[in-house]
Formats: sequence, structure tokens, C-alpha cells
Amino acid sequence: MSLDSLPILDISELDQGEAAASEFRAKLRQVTHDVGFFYLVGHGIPQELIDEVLDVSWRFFALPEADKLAIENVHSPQFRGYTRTGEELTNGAVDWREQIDIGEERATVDGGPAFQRLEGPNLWPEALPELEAAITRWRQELSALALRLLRTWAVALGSPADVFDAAFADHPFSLIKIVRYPGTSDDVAQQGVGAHRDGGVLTLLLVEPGKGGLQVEHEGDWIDAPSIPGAFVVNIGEMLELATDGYLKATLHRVESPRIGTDRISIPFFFNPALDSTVPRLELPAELQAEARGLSSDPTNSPILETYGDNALRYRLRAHPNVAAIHHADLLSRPAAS
Ligand SMILES: O=C(O)CCC(=O)C(=O)O
Ligand SMILES: [Fe+2]
Repeated sequence: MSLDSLPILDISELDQGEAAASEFRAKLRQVTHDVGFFYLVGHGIPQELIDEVLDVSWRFFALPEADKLAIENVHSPQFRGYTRTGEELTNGAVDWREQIDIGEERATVDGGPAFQRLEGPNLWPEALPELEAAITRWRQELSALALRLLRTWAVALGSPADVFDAAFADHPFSLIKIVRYPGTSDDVAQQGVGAHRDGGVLTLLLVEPGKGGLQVEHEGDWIDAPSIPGAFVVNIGEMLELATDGYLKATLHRVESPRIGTDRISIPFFFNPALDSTVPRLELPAELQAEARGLSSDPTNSPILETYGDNALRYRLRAHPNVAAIHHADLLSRPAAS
């Protein structure tokens, strides 16, 4: 089935009686089996908060270079803070975007598995104190929405609603990126971010109104996924593919650079479990199991790593080799980091 655009799902149908809720669950399951990506409306995240988060994001990128570099991620063993344009790689090729990475605000952990090195503080820009309050509220609201979606998937897949809850209960490891793609393309599209899958459970993506650039792989074609006002783009990460033996699909996607003289801001929220968690493998009903495809491999042919922290650390080390070289040189020759 070829597709011109991503399907649109309305999560408010869950509140419209059992028949509507059950139909929503069936659509959610089918769409994320076939495509792995959709637009979500009816989500209840206040427009006023969306506007505030976009506004503070624009103001962040408008800060003087020195204010952004003061929190550059090279100062953070946890890969937090600002990445300047040209310092990030996907599949070994340079992504043309600048961003700030904001994780869960927690103390560092001494010792333990290598992925524990990802726990620690954020780097907040001193010149923009409003950012922290806005993003903290964003994280709370989006975590609740993501958990609701996850429970809906659980039921749609024949499991108890709370089957995933434990992996998120204690030390969930969600990550927010605020990203700006500067315009570079005239005729030939350039890599804003290269084709990849997301390594976590699910992603809620806000794209500023009126902007295109996101493309989603479907049956060998790239489908354009422009911003729709008030909607999030939602996609499955590798941990849900793993949990469902490939019944749900972690789909390749990429962003092409905007036209010269324009830019594009997006804010992906990655809903991730505790670093030391393994997401449960679901026992699917026989008719769904029959359609499970097993696990796909990513463009670098790497298997999905079972413990979330191992998967997350591998992504970080690859995307930010400069931070890895400064803070984690001892990990770079290990097979798990290859
Ligand atoms: O900026 C976007 O629209 C998508 C970004 C993305 O896929 C990512 O950072 O994982
Ligand atoms: Fe992504």
C-alpha cells in the first residue's frame, strides 16, 4: 500500500466510549505496524504551552554564539548542552543542525555499567533562565501523554495496560532536543539529519508551523511529513520494535535541510525507560504474532541492544565523537560501542 501522507489519529477517541476507544486502539496498532509513524491530534497539550516552548526555542538560537558555546556539550560527559552546527554525525556523515540536548536532571552515578555515565545534570543557558521552567513543564506533560499512548499500545497488543510501566517507574530517561536546521539547500537537498531510527520507545515530535523537511521511509519510498498545526508526529523507537518482535516498526526517517535564507526548528521528545531496564517482550496473540517480522537492522547493520542504556550509549558515542573522545575514550575500542 503506497502512501501520500502519514495517517492522522485522534487520541480523544479514547474518551468517547468503549466502541470508539477500541477502534482507536485498532487503528493505532495497524498504523504502527504498517508505517510506524503518524500525526497525533486531540492530545490535550495546551496550545499556550506549545507556543511558549516554541518561543523560548527561537530565543535560545538567537542568543549570542558565546552564550551557546558556554554550555557546549564538550563540557558534559552526559552529552547534554549545545551542539554546534556540523559537530554531529549520523551514519558517519555530518548533520547540518544545531541543538540543545536536555535530559532528566539527576545526580551523576559513580561506577556500575558504562551507560550510567549518561546520568547527570543538564547545562542550562544562563542568559535564558525561562528555558528550564518551560522545558520542565513540557517534559511532565509529554511524559504523561507518552505513557497514555504506551498503555494504549499494550492493550491493543493483548497485554495488560501496565505491562511497560515498571520500566518507566523509577528512573525514566526521557530526552528533549531543541533543534534548528539552518537553510542550505537550493536545488539539491542536503542532509539536515541522516536516515536513522530512534533508539528508545517512542518519540513525540513538534515541528514549528509551516515547515517541511521530515521524510519517513515506507516500502522503499520517502513520504513527506510536513508540520500540521497542533499535531505531534509520533513514531516508534527500537525498544518497541524489540518488545513486539518486529510487529511494531521502528521506521527510518531523515530531515532535509530547508532552503537557503530560511530555517526550521523542531523539538523531539524521546520517551525512554530507565537506563538499566529491558523492555518486556510481549506475548502477542497468535494472529498478531503471525504478522511479526522479527527485528530489522539499522543502516549500520547494528542489532538493537536489549538493555536500553546500552542502546542509548551507543547512539551517543556515534553521534558525538568529539564528546566521546574527550570524556569516554576508554569506551571507544570496546565492541559494545562499535
Ligand atoms: O527534526 C526532526 O523533524 C526530526 C529529528 C529526528 O528525527 C531526531 O532527532 O531523531
Ligand atoms: Fe529521529
